Amino acid sequence: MDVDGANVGVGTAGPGAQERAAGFVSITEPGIGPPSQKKSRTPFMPTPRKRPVRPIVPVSSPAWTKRPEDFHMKPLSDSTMTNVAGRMSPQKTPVHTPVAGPRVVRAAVTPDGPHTAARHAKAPSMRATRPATSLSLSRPVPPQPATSLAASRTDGPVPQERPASPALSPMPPIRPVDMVHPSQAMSPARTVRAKVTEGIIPNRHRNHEARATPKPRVERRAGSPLRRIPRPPLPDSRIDILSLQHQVSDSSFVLEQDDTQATDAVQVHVRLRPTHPNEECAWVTPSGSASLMLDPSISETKMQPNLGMPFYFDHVHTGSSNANVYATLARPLVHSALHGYNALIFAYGQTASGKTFTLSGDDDGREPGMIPRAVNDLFQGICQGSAQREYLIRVSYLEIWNEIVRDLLEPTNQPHVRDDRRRGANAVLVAPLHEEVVTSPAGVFKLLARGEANRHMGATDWNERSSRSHTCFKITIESWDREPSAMRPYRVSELSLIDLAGSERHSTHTSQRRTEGGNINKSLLSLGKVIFALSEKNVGHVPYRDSKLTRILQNSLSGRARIAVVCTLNPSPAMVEESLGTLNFARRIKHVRVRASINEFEGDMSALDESHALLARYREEMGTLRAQVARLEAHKSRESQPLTVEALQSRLDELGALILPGGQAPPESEVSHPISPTKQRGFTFDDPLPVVQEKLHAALQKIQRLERQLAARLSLPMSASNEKDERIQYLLQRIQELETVCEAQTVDAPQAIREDVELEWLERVEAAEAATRKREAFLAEISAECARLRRANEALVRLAHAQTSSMVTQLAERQDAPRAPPVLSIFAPRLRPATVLGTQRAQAAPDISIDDESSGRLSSSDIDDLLLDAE
Ligand SMILES: Nc1ncnc2c1ncn2[C@@H]1O[C@H](COP(=O)(O)OP(=O)(O)OP(=O)(O)O)[C@@H](O)[C@H]1O
Repeated sequence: MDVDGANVGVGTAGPGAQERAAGFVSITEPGIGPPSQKKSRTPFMPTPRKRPVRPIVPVSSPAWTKRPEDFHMKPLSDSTMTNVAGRMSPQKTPVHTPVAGPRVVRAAVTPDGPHTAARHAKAPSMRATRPATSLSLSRPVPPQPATSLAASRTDGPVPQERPASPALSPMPPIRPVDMVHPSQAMSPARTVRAKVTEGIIPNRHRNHEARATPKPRVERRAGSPLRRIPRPPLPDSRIDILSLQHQVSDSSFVLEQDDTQATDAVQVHVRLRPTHPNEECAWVTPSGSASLMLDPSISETKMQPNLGMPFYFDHVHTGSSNANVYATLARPLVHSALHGYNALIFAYGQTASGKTFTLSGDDDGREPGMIPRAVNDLFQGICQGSAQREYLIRVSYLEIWNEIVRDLLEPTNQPHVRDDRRRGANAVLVAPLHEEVVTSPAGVFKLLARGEANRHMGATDWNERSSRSHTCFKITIESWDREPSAMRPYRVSELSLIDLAGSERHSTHTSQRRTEGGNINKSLLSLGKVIFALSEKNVGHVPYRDSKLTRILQNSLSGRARIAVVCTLNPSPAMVEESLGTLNFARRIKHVRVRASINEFEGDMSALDESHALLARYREEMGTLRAQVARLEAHKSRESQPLTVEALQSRLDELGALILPGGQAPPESEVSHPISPTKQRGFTFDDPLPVVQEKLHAALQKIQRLERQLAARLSLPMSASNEKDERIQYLLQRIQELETVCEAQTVDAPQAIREDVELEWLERVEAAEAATRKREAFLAEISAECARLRRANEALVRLAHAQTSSMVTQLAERQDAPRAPPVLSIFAPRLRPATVLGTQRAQAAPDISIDDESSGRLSSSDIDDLLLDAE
């Protein structure tokens, strides 16, 4: 599109009329080389228009540049976009009269951004599109052209690095927030003028309208004359739980029965961030995947000895796949954690070198990092583990920002680091810290997302989303035998995953960023000192107390945890100094000695503080609750009981749900597909090639052995084989026949069978009822007789007592006392000696009993008489 008299043409390769109509964005081709840095900073002052032009539609995409040497498009960062928008000063921009017809965006951009367009415009031969700064003049219309731009961005050439920043400038996602909206960019006066011109409001109302139109919010940056268009905040968290779950659910974790393979030596891997198109790489990997060295062309220019020598580590990664890094570095530590060892995994490196990418993954969840993979494997491990064990998993998430420890799951907490003498000499404790019990990977991802939303991130010169704090995501695993016994071993282990903030050389950003950068550098320096002290042959004083970071790492670095470190490098030649610093750190930490052991306690839980034996405490509480429920149910008459039982039962269920039984498949919702047989046999495609080859070799050997065994087996003679087949045939036929008979019986005769059975059972029931009745009558008779006898017995005892006492009285009064009356003499042999005092001379009465008149025992009628007498 020509802009008459505007003198802002900046390129010669603008799109033709057809492209314009289709709404393509023109990428300008500078006719001269890139302007100097100084000149490029000159604010762009568009020349006033001379005659109306068509309105211009805003673009909902980042700005694009095109280098003379490669003609690639490159997205600018959000901050650049903001600057671009900020340069659209209303005072300097003419108003365009709207004209009907297709609205086309013309984003004219030069290698240094749109503001250099003015400089290029001075070349009279170059006339092309209006620079992007004029976008603010357009009326808001649906941004159709942006669609084609977005499409061209994904299909087109890979974006390149921003020349202004030596670090990687990641491609900002296409978001509607990048759209330059006129109402945001124009002053009220200009907005009103535009409306008057367009006939939306009459001229006489313009003053009133101007007062009513709100002013755009303008944010001024220190030292910058540019205005900034406010943009909606970034989404709370960059974790998309669903896609993350989907990506990591295809885990190929196979739990080893023991942990003998794992080593105590610190595992150090180096990861070189892949270069972008047209970005140079300062490093080469000369032999295999365990070493890297500075490119000879670069090392020669440096005046330092030994710079051309290779660095050797446990592994050097160069690609973008997190799966490989995870499988070789972190997975063994997840194993260790499941077997009761403390484990520490952390990423160290300068800013924008890929630490967060390695630990958390990329923004769109296509490359999940170590944390989500470890979480998934942990739960897989529990499912594959022994059915004898039960587990309790809890997580915490904290950050150290400006030397302040913050609880990311409960930001109102104010945690402090303090010594924990109960757990040993170098043990530290962070409290109060929110810990949450989790039962599934999805639960952990939700907590991660919650923590991410509270985390300090910010844009710096080097990284769009730079971690401004060190974060520590800790998973605590408690387990013991499910069967209660006095000496069941109790294991508590911690898996800590730490994303350190990156070291920064300098920052041109706000004072807050500078303070953050200073604190980050300081704490990384103390970490370096601690590692240096620990790597010395004779470990002396270790300055753990120099920073919060080293204090928090004290537990693990003092030798009680298995450690794996991934040191990330920025491949840029401009960052060689920082990369060398990182490699020196990597070399140093390799010499740190670790003596990790399984954290196991037997029987006596007092060695563990309360926060460390949650599983035991929960089980204890469940035992108490069960006893209470049983007691309440035994006393059903209480009125409040149903409610109480319900409350206790719900607490019981709640606690029970938190404890994970080992060796059980995860709930349906958690599994997207069953584990493939290859995975079950230990073949994982995440494994590095040598490991897969080794496993394959072992499997081939096993196959050969089995084949040999098969060949050596005695084969049956032909006749025997025939006989066997015939026998099988016969049996199959028989089975079939029997099945047919059974089917016929169940189908044809159900009614008859039912009647017979009913009749038979009716008779049996009647007989049983009659017997019961008879027994009940007999029982009633017996109990009536018993009652009668009891009464008679009581009467007799009373009578005997009365007679005895009268006899004793008479004896005391007279020597010739009369003999005992007949009743007493009858019962005398049955009375206790005290009762028959003075009756020794009486004739011994014969043994009497009920219904035995011949034997002289007391008959039924005697008893009745006796009872009458007594009454
Ligand atoms: N191996 C890799 N493959 C592809 N892209 C990568 C890789 N490593 C890093 N990146 C990209 O580089 C950019 C910076 O990475 P990241 O944010 O992880 O750096 P960082 O070291 O955590 O930085 P900071 O310390 O500032 O937080 C991101 O956009 C990320 O997607």
